[in-house]
Amino acid sequence: MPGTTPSTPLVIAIDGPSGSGKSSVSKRVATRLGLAYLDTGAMYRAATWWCLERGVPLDDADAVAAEVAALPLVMGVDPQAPTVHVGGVDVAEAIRDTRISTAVSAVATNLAVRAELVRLQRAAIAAQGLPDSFSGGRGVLAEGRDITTVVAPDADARILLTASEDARLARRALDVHGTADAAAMLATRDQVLRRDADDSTVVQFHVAADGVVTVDSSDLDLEQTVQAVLDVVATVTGRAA
Ligand SMILES: Nc1ncnc2c1ncn2[C@@H]1O[C@H](COP(=O)(O)OP(=O)(O)OP(=O)(O)O)[C@@H](O)[C@H]1O
Ligand SMILES: Nc1ccn([C@H]2C[C@H](O)[C@@H](COP(=O)(O)O)O2)c(=O)n1
Repeated sequence: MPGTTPSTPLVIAIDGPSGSGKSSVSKRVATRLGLAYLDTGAMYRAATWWCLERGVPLDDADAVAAEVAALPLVMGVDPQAPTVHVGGVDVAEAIRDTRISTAVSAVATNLAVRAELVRLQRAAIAAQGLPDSFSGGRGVLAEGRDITTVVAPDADARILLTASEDARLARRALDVHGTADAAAMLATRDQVLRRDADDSTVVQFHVAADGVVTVDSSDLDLEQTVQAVLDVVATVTGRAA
């Protein structure tokens, strides 16, 4: 944690495709800077879990939007122990299940759902500027697909974290199957490439928007990527870990 509390809260926005390393890198960067951590992908996953739990067909856009408008979601923003509760149920593990990964794009491409979750995300980001927040007013790092462009286009640092298709497939295959051989990478294509293709129909996260700095992690290990992101933050904000 940094020794002193800066006078103005810092907002860092990180976007990128599936498997680029957003969550792993963001948690470490937020920890090093003493910031809260908002995993917006987890919010779309939690909304999907809730709709499935309530028996709402995901292709019924109006019914899904109505459920999400009343989503009883509580996000814990400690980067070292982030939590996700829906209706008092701890869903942190359940939302990582392949069942949710397969279904989540149907919810994330619902424009009424996006409007509601963007509203919640902006409120969560604003709250971390308050002295009695998790971060003690130091600020927040939010990661997802549209943070640099839609949710927080005025963030102090905006970063697009990318990696080659092969690197992303291999990383996810290792996570899910414990190996990155050809069969495992093939089995992972739906969770990574099909999902990105579906999500890309409503939000752009493959090319950096104006003012957004690209960090390509294809040839970097996790710690090198964390350092590269911290370097960008220090360069554009003057705040160092
Ligand atoms: N630079 C890196 N080098 C090697 N492995 C990495 C690197 N960055 C992340 N990883 C690993 O890749 C896997 C996927 O990373 P992570 O879940 O953070 O990606 P993500 O962008 O948040 O994906 P998604 O959007 O699908 O949730 C993790 O196991 C992580 O440890
Ligand atoms: N800001 C965001 C964050 C996430 N999504 C969508 C895209 C993904 O399919 C899904 C889950 O995200 P993940 O946990 O894999 O990062 O949510 C989005 O559309 N906008």
